[in-house]
Amino acid sequence: MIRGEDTAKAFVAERCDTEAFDKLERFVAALREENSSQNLVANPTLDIAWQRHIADSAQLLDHVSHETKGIWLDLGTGAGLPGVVISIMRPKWPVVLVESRRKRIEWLERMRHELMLPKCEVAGMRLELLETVPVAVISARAFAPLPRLLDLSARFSTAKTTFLLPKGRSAAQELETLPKKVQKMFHVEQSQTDDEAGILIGKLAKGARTKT
Ligand SMILES: C[S@@+](CC[C@H](N)C(=O)[O-])C[C@H]1O[C@@H](n2cnc3c(N)ncnc32)[C@H](O)[C@@H]1O
Repeated sequence: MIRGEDTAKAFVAERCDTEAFDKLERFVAALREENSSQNLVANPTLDIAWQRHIADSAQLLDHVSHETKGIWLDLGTGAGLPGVVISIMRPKWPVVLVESRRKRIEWLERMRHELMLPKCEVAGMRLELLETVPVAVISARAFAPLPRLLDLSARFSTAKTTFLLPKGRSAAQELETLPKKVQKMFHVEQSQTDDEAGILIGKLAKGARTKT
């Protein structure tokens, strides 16, 4: 379990090169500054930003093969979590950040530009309006309750798409709200940053009904 900022930084450093690590430091500094003009993350979490946000996002990479090809779609990226962190750590992967709020879109565009993330794209619109394309990974942190999340995102998934859904302390409970058949397509992985939190991981079979 990751406890404290030094451990969180070491965890992240093991998973990326020094150039990416430097960019993550710049991202954290910019996030601290931007948070005084828009509420991107809860203020108290800025003191533990590496554990609460950066390592929390970076841990998703442990559940995806290095050889992954195709788009990583991050729903409701907001502050840049996990999408910007993933794009910094895997700059060759195409990462699409979906965000609908104007100020957050501007923030994400600024980070994409300042941190030089050529394969990162900001889809500044509601997810409902995004053109359907098959993707390799779908992530969503604090985006929507699970049934709605799957309902909105199923059209981007194929039988090979991996869903990575950090769900905090409600992971197991949320899973139970899905039809039994769909529940079996996911499992709860222990979060490495919070011993009471879980990450829902799975693949949605073609034609699966996500509503009970
Ligand atoms: C609670 S925030 C979480 C942000 C970030 N993922 C994090 O963990 O800090 C949810 C974000 O999803 C965005 N959002 C909500 N519904 C959306 C939709 N239908 N399409 C695109 N973005 C949406 C909101 O604007 C907000 O920035």
